[in-house]
Amino acid sequence: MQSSHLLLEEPIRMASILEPSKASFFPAMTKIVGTLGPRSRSVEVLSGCLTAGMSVARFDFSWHDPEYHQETLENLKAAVKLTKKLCAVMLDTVGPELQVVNKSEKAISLEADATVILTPDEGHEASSNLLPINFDGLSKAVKKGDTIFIGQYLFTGSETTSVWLEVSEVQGNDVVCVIKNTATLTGALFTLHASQIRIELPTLSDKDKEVISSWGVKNKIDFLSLSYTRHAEDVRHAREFLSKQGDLYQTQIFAKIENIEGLNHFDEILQEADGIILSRGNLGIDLPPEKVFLFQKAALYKCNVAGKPAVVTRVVDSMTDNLRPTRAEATDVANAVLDGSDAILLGAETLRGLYPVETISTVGKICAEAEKVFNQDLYFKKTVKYVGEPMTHLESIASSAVRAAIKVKASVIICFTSSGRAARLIAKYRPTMPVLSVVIPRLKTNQLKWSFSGAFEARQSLIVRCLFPMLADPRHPAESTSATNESVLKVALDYGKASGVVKPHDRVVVCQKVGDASVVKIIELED
Ligand SMILES: Nc1ncnc2c1ncn2[C@@H]1O[C@H](COP(=O)(O)OP(=O)(O)O)[C@@H](O)[C@H]1O
Ligand SMILES: C=C(OP(=O)(O)O)C(=O)O
Ligand SMILES: [K+]
Ligand SMILES: [Mg+2]
Repeated sequence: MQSSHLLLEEPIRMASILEPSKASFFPAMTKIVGTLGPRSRSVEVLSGCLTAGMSVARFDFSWHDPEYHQETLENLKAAVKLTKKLCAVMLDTVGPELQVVNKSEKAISLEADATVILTPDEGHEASSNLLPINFDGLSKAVKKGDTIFIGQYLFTGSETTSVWLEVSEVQGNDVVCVIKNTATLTGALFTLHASQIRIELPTLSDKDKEVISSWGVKNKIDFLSLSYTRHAEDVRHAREFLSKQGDLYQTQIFAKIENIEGLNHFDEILQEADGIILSRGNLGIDLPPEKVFLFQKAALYKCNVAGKPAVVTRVVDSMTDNLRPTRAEATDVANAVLDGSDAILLGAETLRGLYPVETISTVGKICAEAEKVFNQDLYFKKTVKYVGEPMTHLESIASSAVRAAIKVKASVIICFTSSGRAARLIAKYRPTMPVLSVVIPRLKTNQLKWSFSGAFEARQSLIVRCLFPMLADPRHPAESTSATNESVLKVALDYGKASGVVKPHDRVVVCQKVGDASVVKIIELED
């Protein structure tokens, strides 16, 4: 793969752009998170999504009830069995999200320049003149001239399915707005974003807590996507809550940065969170358009050097209704990869779009092309310099493994890991080849029962760029002796061969512990 590496910093022979890319065993090293909903919940479509490259399924509790999501999840499990592709589960909270409830589900037409009233009285029917909302504090939070967006997943105000409003007056608990674009809202529920306004509601709502402790615990969620994270304290609070929910002390928290407040506290939030979601849907309308790219580049840089996975959202909105993305969207996906993102999150495209499978496949192909021109050399040097000296032993081993793999043109790096830490550190250095992270289960006890660790760690690497997990047989003891190491390595190599990533005479770099010493070894395969 790296043999045909082009460098964007040097002139590229134009005709080479047209050369088709070699097929590889996986769609891309950048991961794809798909939001599941009406258009992506049958075993058939879900199998298509997995085969096309989705490795994390997001269940957004802003929409539908736990029973609905459970049905989808059961179908996902069936699809995982059928396709033999792993998939992690992400629960996305509602948080302090404002919603317009349209009980009758009648389409609501809104005309540009007309007025519409937002009222906290949910007893009212939604209409062209009146939109009931789930929050009684909006009139106290906004003032004349403020901007409000309403839509169903998409709300740029440029589609005819979402609307952009300007506050003209506050009347008691009601907010009177001028409609800026003609739109038709359809569906039972729309979300509302008031630009640059603090909404005095907790980040983890009571409903979220209830859903986490029932649906979340039952399904051992791998990731909590914490909507509207505004402070590091929000993450600490969610962590504290998870720690008391059965197995969920192992759940990773991905903080969604969706507004100015989250942006202002980004550094502290990054320290507390396991990963970051750059929620460009909401943040994109909180920020002036000319600043959006700067946030993206700055945030991805910070996540990369911290070695924490970063997820970029809202990339191919137009694919919700079309088979091809716009040029701007296609370029945007590639740029997210070049900027360093680990994963791309699809929202409306997979949830209610007409082409969920094609969208995943198109985005995967764009990511794979961008990975080929990612300047790994420059990135590596930058990262080493940022870390400084002395490096921790483990980081030094991890970065050396990546460097060795590139120098000997290895086809794959195999990393033994229990906590997942070593594999994440290797991914931090963005190798140009896939990393098979062989997760060795550890026997653990909570004084009530004995169980094996490893399943969470393996699935959690499904959101990290370059990592492809494999859970070793629990009969392999976690204490590494050379005999067990050799047998696990053989299993990993067999797996690599079976999936086509390792071929005869390839070189493979292995990162493991032998006795007390962490070692990087280069092996040359025979046949
Ligand atoms: N069961 C194992 N057998 C061999 N080497 C291992 C094993 N588990 C981890 N390693 C190696 O030990 C080092 C520390 O890895 P890490 O994932 O941080 O492990 P831990 O879970 O023990 O913290 C890495 O070099 C890793 O490849
Ligand atoms: C992904 C986002 O949020 P949600 O889909 O939960 O509204 C976003 O704002 O980009
Ligand atoms: K949500
Ligand atoms: Mg959002």
